[in-house]
Amino acid sequence: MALVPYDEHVLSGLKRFHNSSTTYTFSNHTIRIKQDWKELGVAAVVWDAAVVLCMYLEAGGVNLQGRSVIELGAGTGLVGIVAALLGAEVTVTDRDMAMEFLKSNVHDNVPKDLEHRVSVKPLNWGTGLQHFSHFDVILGADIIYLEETFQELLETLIHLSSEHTTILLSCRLRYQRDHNFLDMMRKYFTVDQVHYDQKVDVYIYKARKAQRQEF
Ligand SMILES: C[S@@+](CC[C@H](N)C(=O)[O-])C[C@H]1O[C@@H](n2cnc3c(N)ncnc32)[C@H](O)[C@@H]1O
Repeated sequence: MALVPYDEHVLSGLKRFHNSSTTYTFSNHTIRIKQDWKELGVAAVVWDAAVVLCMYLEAGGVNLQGRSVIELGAGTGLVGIVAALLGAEVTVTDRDMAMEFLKSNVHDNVPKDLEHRVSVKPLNWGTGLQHFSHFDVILGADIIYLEETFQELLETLIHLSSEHTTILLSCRLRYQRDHNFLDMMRKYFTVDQVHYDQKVDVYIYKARKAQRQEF
């Protein structure tokens, strides 16, 4: 599977993130995220979509207090960390290869007294889904980008959601295939744009499982 599906101009901008760190303030906490482009590629960089989703969550875009939340394709884990700071019980997930880096960022940034709210687990889309049940909220930042994963990602969203689940996907729509994924989702979910950050060209879509649908 292609690890890096972006154009060269996107990639050249990312190479500066080798062995660096970046700092954010959310929910009155300073969050320092390690980035390492060379080691892990796209999973070890904070993408604009993650920052925009964190701002949306902090602004109260969805109630997270006491809710069960899963983050898919978490990368550095910024979104999951912020969700925990905002009161959620969070399962932060990504591919096996991203686990060590993800765990390290989560461990460095979740205060000790909130550690019980966060677990980090491998979840390769479409695989081992029987180990996961429904969540109140599903979060994903910049996870719509690999066409060969679209079917598995859709299957994962269907498996993890009930009719009461809120899905928030933040993304930059770079290619027609990204729009195609949203159309694939519309067969099973109602999908609405709830936010657009013009400065960084990132959309947030909210999805809910359509009622009376056979899966
Ligand atoms: C562009 S990065 C976004 C990372 C992070 N959400 C952010 O916005 O900063 C895409 C993420 O999706 C993950 N990913 C790609 N294919 C995956 C798959 N089949 N199963 C699980 N995660 C996957 C990558 O490992 C990576 O962390």
